[in-house]
Amino acid sequence: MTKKICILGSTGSIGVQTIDVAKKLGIRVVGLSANKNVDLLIKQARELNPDILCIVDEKYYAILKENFPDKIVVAGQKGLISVATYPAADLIVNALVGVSGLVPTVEAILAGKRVALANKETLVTGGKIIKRILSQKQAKDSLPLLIPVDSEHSAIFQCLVGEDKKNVKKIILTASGGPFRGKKLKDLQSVNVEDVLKHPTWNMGKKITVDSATLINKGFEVIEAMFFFDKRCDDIDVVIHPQSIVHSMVEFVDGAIKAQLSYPDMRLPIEYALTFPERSREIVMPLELTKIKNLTFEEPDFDTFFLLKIAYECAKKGESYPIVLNAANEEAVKYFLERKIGFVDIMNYVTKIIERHREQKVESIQDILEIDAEARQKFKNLVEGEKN
Ligand SMILES: NC(=O)C1=CN([C@@H]2O[C@H](COP(=O)(O)OP(=O)(O)OC[C@H]3O[C@@H](n4cnc5c(N)ncnc54)[C@H](OP(=O)(O)O)[C@@H]3O)[C@@H](O)[C@H]2O)C=CC1
Ligand SMILES: CC(=O)[C@@H](O)[C@H](O)COP(=O)(O)O
Ligand SMILES: [Mn+2]
Repeated sequence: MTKKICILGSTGSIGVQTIDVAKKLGIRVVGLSANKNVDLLIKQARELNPDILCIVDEKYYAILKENFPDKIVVAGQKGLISVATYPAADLIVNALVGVSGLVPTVEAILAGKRVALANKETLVTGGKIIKRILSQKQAKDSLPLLIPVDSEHSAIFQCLVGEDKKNVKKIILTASGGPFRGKKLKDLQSVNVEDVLKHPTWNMGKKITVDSATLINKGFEVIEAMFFFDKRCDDIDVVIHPQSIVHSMVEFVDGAIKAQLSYPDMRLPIEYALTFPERSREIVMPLELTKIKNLTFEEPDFDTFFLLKIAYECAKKGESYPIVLNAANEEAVKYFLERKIGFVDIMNYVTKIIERHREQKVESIQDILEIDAEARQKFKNLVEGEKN
């Protein structure tokens, strides 16, 4: 079992829950990182006594070092990589948000670390390259180097234990449907930030909560599943399951379907990733089946939540398309949370950027970062241009 971990993004929703799980399991946290939230990072470090601390925003370096003069204190992108590759760690939990998670995942794998991956944007943008790197890198214990934390992918990963990959016919990803399930585009014109951040079943960071509301989160998860489980997007279905109890399913060639069920609580997939291939005896929250009256499933509304359709198209086209989709969406969500554009604008602007995009081949991480930067600039030009 994992004994020592570093947590990238320890001050976020997944980061904080990972600390909870690590404490419960008696796992030592040797490294922590935050972007700007130096107060919470200091509090976490006082409690956990890690060896290495990183604050990405360099203006907080001095205050962090002042509080921990005897620790390794680092800052910036280079500092983040030092935590991702910290020699004493057995496993790196990547709980960063956005494409900022890509390079740390790559560097951790190259350094021979196992990565518990919550940061889905790593595979959305870098799936092809990560797959190539993984094929050249083998763990000493021959277990996978990349373990999913995203609840759906953890569910699928658990369903696949002991199964032969060639017997998998289809992956069925469940989606809550978000706060606007059942609504039509005309109902969404006037929704505000507060409405969007009211997720019906999960309590998560702001960016992924907005993504759940547009359903692009599920589109990203289709791409994430393609790389985690070596499937084409045509073999990955999405089904709306408003209760968020069935976290995803695998259909086999004989027609059998396996599923993983639990309450919507990320501490279970985090715990599984930290203990894999074992299971902890610490129960996160036992599921009381007789109290759950209904488990329902319905088709997604691709017309209203059309970014899900666009995401499937980008998944199929591959190469630069998923990178541009992610970059445009990250910018759109930022603008939305700053109240500069509306909710439906997120969907319309991202669609426009994708419609105008022409494929670029992706051969390296550098290519990804350049395509990402270019797409963000195009997004800004589009929005600012329309405003003026
Ligand atoms: N939350 C959830 O339940 C789930 C999340 N995920 C995925 O997990 C990842 C993390 O999500 P979540 O925990 O909700 O996100 P949060 O926004 O809550 O946390 C993000 C963390 O990353 C840090 N961070 C933000 N931007 C940067 C940057 N540019 N460079 C370095 N560090 C940065 C933040 O630091 P600071 O606090 O200082 O800003 C924070 O520690 C996402 O990819 C999400 O899609 C997947 C399934 C469920
Ligand atoms: C908890 C988790 O894994 C999220 O990705 C979740 O799936 C979001 O909910 P939606 O199903 O609404 O996208
Ligand atoms: Mn998920």
